[in-house]
Parts: sequence; structure tokens; C-alpha cells
Amino acid sequence: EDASTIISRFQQYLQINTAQPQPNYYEAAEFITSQAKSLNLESQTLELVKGKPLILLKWAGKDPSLPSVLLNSHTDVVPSEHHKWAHPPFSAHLDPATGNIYARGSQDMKCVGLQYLEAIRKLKASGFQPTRTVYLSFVPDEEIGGVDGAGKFVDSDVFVKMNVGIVLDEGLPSPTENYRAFYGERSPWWLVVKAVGAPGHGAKLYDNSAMENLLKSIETIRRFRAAQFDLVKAGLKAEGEVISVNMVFLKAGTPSPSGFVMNLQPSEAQAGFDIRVPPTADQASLEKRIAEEWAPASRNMTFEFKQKVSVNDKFGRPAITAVDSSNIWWALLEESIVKANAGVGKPEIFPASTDARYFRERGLPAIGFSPMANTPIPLHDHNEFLNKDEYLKGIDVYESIIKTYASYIEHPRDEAPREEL
Ligand SMILES: CSCC[C@H](NC=O)C(=O)O
Ligand SMILES: [Zn+2]
Ligand SMILES: [Zn+2]
Repeated sequence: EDASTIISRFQQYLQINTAQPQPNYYEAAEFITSQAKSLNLESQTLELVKGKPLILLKWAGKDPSLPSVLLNSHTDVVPSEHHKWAHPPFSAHLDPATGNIYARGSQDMKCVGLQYLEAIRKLKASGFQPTRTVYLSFVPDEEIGGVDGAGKFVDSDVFVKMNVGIVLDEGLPSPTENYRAFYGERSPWWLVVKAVGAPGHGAKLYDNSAMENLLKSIETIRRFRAAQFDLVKAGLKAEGEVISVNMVFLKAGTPSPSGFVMNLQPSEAQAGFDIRVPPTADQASLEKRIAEEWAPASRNMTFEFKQKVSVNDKFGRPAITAVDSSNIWWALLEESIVKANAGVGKPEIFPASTDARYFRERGLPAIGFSPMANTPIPLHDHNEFLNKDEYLKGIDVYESIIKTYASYIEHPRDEAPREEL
């Protein structure tokens, strides 16, 4: 099959507008299902939450008793500011000079979903038959937290019956020759800090106003942020290994028809923070720091978490996937990438969140991997793009990985004891 046919299938998928908050999930489901038909894969659409279809495909293995391989991707994408893009985000415009394909979802992560399918198309054409069963899940809602997508999926009977042994999910592009792979991710803690204080005249200097109380917290939080960031700047820690904290909203003031009342110090003020906590961080000490230093009762401060995902899995262990000799899937991944004449760097902690956490929380090994080398990271930004040759190369890499994974015959000590799950 020629490259242009493969690229035009990618463009078709990219042209489906699955942007949050109103993704066209059914059109995506129809597209994936039709691809599955052309590949003779078993397909079912699970509507675990109404209006949010999850497409599950199955390539049955010769030995169904072996734990299966799950290739996960999400079908939704983040919104875009259309007028700020060089090419409309759902045009999937291919720049003839560079070969870059511009589209929301070109990196995150419609590329991966379709590369899995193209790799299977090649494997089938070559006559390859999997020993392990290979599943593909196309899940909704990752970009809004995945509760109704991967979250419901891992809790379903269907999932339990799949007997999954290893999950592949999304990673990040790499600006270098080597791909990146992720064995864990930071947990999102979305914190709102609230201050109260006596209201008063805008001309009066007095202690304990809500604004002053909030600003003291903001200053403390900023110092912590700077210290963490310094570790990254000095090259002592990677991005995923520090606690990040960024202020994402400020809410205070007394509205007036022309904006805000300018000579009144308000009695309430709030600030919101997106905090990301590495899986091995000391969760309890961060909690203590928030309660005692960031929102101290001594200044009448209070706080609330809009979201607080534990850094541990359901066994109370850090929710990370082993990337040493105890996890054969990691070795097989590295080996199969090399076999495809590519390379992968040292495994990293994903700086944000992905659906992989739902699998890791259950104790399943999950590796985040999106084969995009020599690629900048305009993910969630304007002008997200992927070069067509990188896309095609990624298909070859998945062909190698899927072949290796699906052929691997388990040695009993190579997999987690099933009764634990
Ligand atoms: C934590 S729910 C939101 C998930 C989102 N995932 C990708 O960007 C993120 O902000 O990391
Ligand atoms: Zn994503
Ligand atoms: Zn995303």
C-alpha cells in the first residue's frame, strides 16, 4: 500500500472534530469501526456512560489463556483557538514543502490510535498471527480527566474478562533522535486557597485584609515553586521529578458596572493552583505544608481540593511501572524499538496526567509511548503538527512492538501474580 493512502486515512481521522467540550464521538466511533472491519478485527462499542462511546477492538491470539496486550488511545482532543492557527485545526493540512500535517490531535493522540491500526494492517498483510490476544481501546474523555472513559472501562466486567497483562498508552514527542517512554506520571492536585478579612476603605492601611492574607500565601507558594523549578533548571531533576505548582486563577474584588470598585478592599479572595505531584513524593508532607504554610488557620485561610489523585496504587505502593529486569515488557519494548532501527531514552515520569494512571492504579504495568522523534511539542498549543515521515516511521516501530509483544510466551515469574489484581 502506498504512503499517501496511509496518510490520507490519518487525515480523515484528524478531520473529525472531537474537541472538548462537545466531541463528535459518534463520528470517530464510526470511523474506527469501519477501519476495524477492513482489518477483520472484532469490534464492539461500549457505552459505559451515555453519549460517550468507547470502541474496543480485538485481534484474537492463538493462546487466549495468556494475558493480553492492550493498546489504548483517546479519541477526544483539547479545544483550539482556530484563528490563531496557520491552518484550521481540523483541516489536517499537509504542508507540501515540509511534510508537516497540522491538526489538533496530530500529536495528542490520534496519531497513536491510528498507528496501532496501520501496524496491525501491515502485520496481517505479512501473514503474522498473534499468540497473545491484542486489544485496542479508543476511549473518550481523557482530556477532561477520563473518569467516564478509562475510569469506567477499568471497572467494567468487560475489562476484567480481557485479562490484560500490559498496557501501552500515550507519551510525548521528543526533540531528539530518541523516542521518550514513561513509566509513571505526576498526580494532579487542584487546590483552591481561600482568604477572608475585614473589608475597608481603599485608602486605609490595616492588617489582615483578605488580599494581604492571600498574597502572603501566594508569596510562600511562589518560593516553593521557584525552589522546585531551580532543581530542574540546574539539571538536578527532570520535569516529572519535582512538584510543580502554577497559579491558574485569581478571584477577588467587588464588581461594578465599569469593572471593579476601586476604593474598597474586599472581604474575600481566592487563588487556584494546578499542582502535580511525582509518584515517589512524600504525599503527607506536602499535605502538611499546604495546611500549615499555604493556607494556615492562623490567618483564617481555608483550602479545598477540586481534584486530588493519590500518588499510590490500590496496594498503597507508588503507582509506577517497573522498568528494570523485573518487568519483561520494558525490555521487550526497548528491544523491539531497536529492531525497528530507532532508539528510546531513559524512561521518565510523565509531567501531566494520562489514562495510564487508571491501569497503574490497578497494579497493571502501563508504558506511555508516542513514537515522535525530532519533533517539537506544540501539544495543547496552536499549530500542533506531526511530520508525515515521523508518522510512517512510528507505524514501523509499532509493527515491531506489537509483533514482539503478541509473540512473547510468558515465563511464570515475568508477570505479576494474577491473584493480586
Ligand atoms: C487530571 S485531569 C486532566 C487530564 C489532563 N490530561 C492531559 O493533558 C491533564 O491536565 O493532565
Ligand atoms: Zn493525550
Ligand atoms: Zn492532551
